[in-house]
Amino acid sequence: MAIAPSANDLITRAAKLDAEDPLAHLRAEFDLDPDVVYLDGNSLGAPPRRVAARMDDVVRRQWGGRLIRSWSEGWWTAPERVGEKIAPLVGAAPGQVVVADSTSANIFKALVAAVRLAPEGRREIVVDAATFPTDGYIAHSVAEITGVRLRTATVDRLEAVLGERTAVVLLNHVDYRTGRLHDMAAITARVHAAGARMAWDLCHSVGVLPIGLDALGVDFAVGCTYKFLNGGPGAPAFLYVPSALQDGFDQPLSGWGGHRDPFAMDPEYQPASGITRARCGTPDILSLLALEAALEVWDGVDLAQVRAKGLSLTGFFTECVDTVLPPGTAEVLTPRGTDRGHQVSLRHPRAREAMAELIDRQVIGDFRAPDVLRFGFAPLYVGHTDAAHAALALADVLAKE
Ligand SMILES: Cc1ncc(COP(=O)(O)O)c(C=O)c1O
Ligand SMILES: Nc1c(O)cccc1C(=O)C[C@H](N)C(=O)O
Repeated sequence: MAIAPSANDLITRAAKLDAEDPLAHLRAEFDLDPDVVYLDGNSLGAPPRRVAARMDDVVRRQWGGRLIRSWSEGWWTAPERVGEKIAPLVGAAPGQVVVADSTSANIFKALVAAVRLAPEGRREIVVDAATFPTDGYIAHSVAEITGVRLRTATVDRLEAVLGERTAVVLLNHVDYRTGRLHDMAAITARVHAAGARMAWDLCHSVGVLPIGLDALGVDFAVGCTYKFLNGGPGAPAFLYVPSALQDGFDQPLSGWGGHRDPFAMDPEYQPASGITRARCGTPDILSLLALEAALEVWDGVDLAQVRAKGLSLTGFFTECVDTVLPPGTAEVLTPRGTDRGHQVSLRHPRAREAMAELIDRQVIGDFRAPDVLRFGFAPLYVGHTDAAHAALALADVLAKE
């Protein structure tokens, strides 16, 4: 590919930005093919190197050597212990985050509990019209099962549906398609002013920026751990319930994992105190302990630096796209202000074919129907040079389309 002078400038600038990057050393923590530009960590994070060694220990020594004894040697309590490692990433004091089940299952628990907690008369669930589908599907089921009404609205028009009948509002902190970041503080305050509970889906924002769940008085939060937290495919999700709500948290998946004394084999369900009551069945130990190892990468990492680098990467990539793509080739859907997560989404009529071609060239992003190219920038292992190369490859691919 012939490199235009402007492209050379971008590559030089990228190298300079990478040389000044205070987080650059963290890339060595990840097992990544140096020939691949990996920009899909917003869907599946890359594996931290230490995970493979931990899995070897878990399988050979803990499972193989200790066998059933491992349940009382740290396995049974792993959901709460791993929750404590996520707590600082979401601004939660200890005892309020548990790692268990999928995001979808945790949304179900939180929404049913929210409806049960709501005062009489509050018989509506509100969900973002542009939500990631699973949130909408689960909200629909919860409405059906509990006999409440489901309402949808765009985040900018929440006022139209928010009122004295609202029990709970469920929103995605970062829109998975456009990458827009919603103002958690302002929206939570607005929902509370209407007398309703606020539930946030943090799938695309945890590990992206500092989040203050406790400080903002958020009522419930869920998130997955296989994106920016690098827990691995299908790693269990987390659920946040603040201490003040835990006694009243009447969640519907009353499995023995959430029982006060699971090994008493009590015929009657009695919920555990604290966040443990948000558990359901047997923890998924292999995935959970892979996640525990992956989270160690975050020890000592300053989330403000992560955020600054993510904004720099996404801003720089957008600038590269503006520079190397002929005007009007692709529409940038992601906000250019700081109201964005760590992805850049571009709209192009042949997005599907273009992404397939990029992946063939070892530049891995993803495609979301019908016409969106998504590029995710995980600051722990992506650099500005990756961003420049991806934009140049994209220009080349689209020139041939
Ligand atoms: C916003 C959001 N919520 C939920 C999910 C997924 O939920 P689950 O972990 O249940 O597959 C995703 C991605 O898959 C997502 O982007
Ligand atoms: N969870 C996923 C999966 O099991 C397979 C493929 C992709 C995913 C994703 O996480 C998709 C992602 N939430 C998205 O924003 O599109």
